[in-house]
Amino acid sequence: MKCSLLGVDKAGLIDVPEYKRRKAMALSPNIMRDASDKVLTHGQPGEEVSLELILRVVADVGLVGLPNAGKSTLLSAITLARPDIADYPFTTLMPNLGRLGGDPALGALQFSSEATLADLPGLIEGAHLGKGLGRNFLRHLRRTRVIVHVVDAAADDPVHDYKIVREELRMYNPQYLERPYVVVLNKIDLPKAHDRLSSLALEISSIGCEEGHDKSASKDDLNGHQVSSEAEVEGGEKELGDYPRPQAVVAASVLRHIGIDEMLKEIRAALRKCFDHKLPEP
Ligand SMILES: Nc1nc2c(ncn2[C@@H]2O[C@H](COP(=O)(O)OP(=O)(O)OP(=O)(O)O)[C@@H](O)[C@H]2O)c(=O)[nH]1
Ligand SMILES: [Mg+2]
Repeated sequence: MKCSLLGVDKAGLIDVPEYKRRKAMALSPNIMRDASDKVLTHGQPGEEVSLELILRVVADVGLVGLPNAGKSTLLSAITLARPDIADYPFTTLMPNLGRLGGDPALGALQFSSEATLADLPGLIEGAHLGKGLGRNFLRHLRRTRVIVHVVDAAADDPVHDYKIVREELRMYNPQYLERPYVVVLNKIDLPKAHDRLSSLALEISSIGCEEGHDKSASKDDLNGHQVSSEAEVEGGEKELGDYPRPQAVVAASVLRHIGIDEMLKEIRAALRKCFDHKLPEP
């Protein structure tokens, strides 16, 4: 049997010997069939595109708070994550993720109560306008179900600090304030925090309205899947007091491992509450 090698010409068309080319049959402008029944296709010019990919972490729980409140310490206290921790603001520059083990009290079902936590960089007043590390990482809260506010209870004015963070969330995306949340009053090992704990807890737990009073939050909003990007730039008309109160306010020292069990109990309760809502299709 006679056999010849076929090359590829510059146009990308397989180089069919002249005697065969005459018999080549055009099936369409780009496709032809040669005498030996091979289908030849004209190459097309390639395309070039520039893509900007935006990372958005997917976590069940988002940890928020002012710089130095102890968010990363909290993550390292309850998960195997080992984020950088230091006594200066903006130690965390990118979100850290950690996996919270399931509730051992559930026995064989404990794995169904596992959750992923995201420790976000510290927020400061004006973050939604780009101050501090800006608003970029606030998008990571989009897919969270529960928000945990970490407040330094030994700071000069913890209630003011707490309101600043709530306000920043509201200005970025008011839907974030509709989600169940737990406030952790951290650093209670310090005398300054310990002495004012009850009044602080009382004051923070009374900021907000009874759940169910708000008509604008849909179930989809709670799960964070249907929030429009427009919502992220609208501040909304409501004030902090018009959004739901915290699910719980717990005192802890995440550094000294004080109050961890109670804190976990409340975070898990808030997560369970979300799972009661039907998830939208992905
Ligand atoms: N006394 C005391 N110090 C704590 C506690 N939790 C955290 N700290 C300290 O507070 C400082 C800040 O802790 P981080 O966990 O880095 O705080 P952060 O909120 O992640 O800070 P940013 O990443 O800057 O937003 C560190 O020096 C911690 O050791 C606590 O329960 N008690
Ligand atoms: Mg940190």
